[in-house]
Amino acid sequence: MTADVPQPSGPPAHAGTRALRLGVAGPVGTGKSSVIATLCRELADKLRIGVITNDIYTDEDARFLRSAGVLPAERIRAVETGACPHTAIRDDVTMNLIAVEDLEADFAPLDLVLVESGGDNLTATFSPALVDAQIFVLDVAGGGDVARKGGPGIARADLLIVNKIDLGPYVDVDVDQMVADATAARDGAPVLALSRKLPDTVEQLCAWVLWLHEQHVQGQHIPTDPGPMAPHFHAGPDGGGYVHAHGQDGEHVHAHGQDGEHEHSPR
Ligand SMILES: Nc1nc2c(ncn2[C@@H]2O[C@H](COP(=O)(O)OP(=O)(O)OP(=O)(O)O)[C@@H](O)[C@H]2O)c(=O)[nH]1
Repeated sequence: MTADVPQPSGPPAHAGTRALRLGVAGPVGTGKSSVIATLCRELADKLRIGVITNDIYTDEDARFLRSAGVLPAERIRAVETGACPHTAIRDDVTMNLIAVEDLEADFAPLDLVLVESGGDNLTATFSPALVDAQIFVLDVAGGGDVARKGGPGIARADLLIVNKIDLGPYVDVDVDQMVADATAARDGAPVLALSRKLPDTVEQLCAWVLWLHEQHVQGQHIPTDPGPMAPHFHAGPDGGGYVHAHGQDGEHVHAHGQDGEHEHSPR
C-alpha cells in the first residue's frame, strides 16, 4: 500500500503577503536597466517598488538607476556576484534572496521587487526560488533572427520583450517579423514590442506588470520555471576551462578536460 502524499494545491503560501518578485534577464545591453527605470518611473504612484541589481564586479547598474532618480536611492541595492551572472540567479540564489528579503524588511511593505540579472547569454533564467515571475529582454539591435533561436527565457519567460523597436529601421530589422517569430517560439505566451520612446508600448508594459501584481495579490499567479540554461563553457584563469550544465532541479555538472566529470547536488 502506498501512503497518500499530500500534493501542493491552491495559491502559494506567501500569496499577497509579500512583494511580487519579478526578475528581468537578457543579454548584455538589451535594455534591462532601462526597462526597470521605466517601470519605477511610471508606476511610482501605484506600487511601492524596490530594486536589486546584479553585476559581476561593480554596482554600476544600481548607480545608473540611482542617478536616474526614479526611486529613493536606498531602495536600490546592488549584489556583486563575483562570478558568472547566471550562477547567482539560478544555481545558488542565496546572495540575491538575502538582498531581496533585507530590502523587503527594511522598507515594508513593498508591492514589487524588481531583480535585474547581470547581462548574460541567451539562455540565462532565474530560479523560481528567487523570483515569482520573469521578463526576458531582447532588442532589435541584437539582430532580427535572435527571437527564432529560442532557449528557455525566450520560449518560456512570463513576458518576452522585444526592446528598442524605434531602432528597427536603422539596423534593418523588420520588427513585425521579429515579434511574429518570437510569438511563434512561445506557444501563445505574451510578447511585447517596446521602446521607451513610444508611450503606448510603455503603457502596455505597465499594464502587464499591474495585471501580474494583481494576480499575485489574489494568489492566482503560480510561478513556473522556464527551465535550466543550456550547457556552456567557462573559461579558467589559466586559459583552460570547463563545460557547465544545469539540471532541472538545480543540480549541475562540470566536465573538466583532463579530470572527467563531477556533479553538484542542489543545496
Ligand atoms: N533607442 C533606444 N535605446 C534604448 C532603449 N532602451 C534602452 N536603450 C539604450 O540601450 C543601451 C543599453 O541599455 P541598458 O538599460 O543599460 O541595458 P542593460 O541590458 O541593462 O545593460 P547591461 O546591464 O550592461 O547588460 C543604453 O544606451 C540605453 O540608453 C530604447 O527603447 N530605445
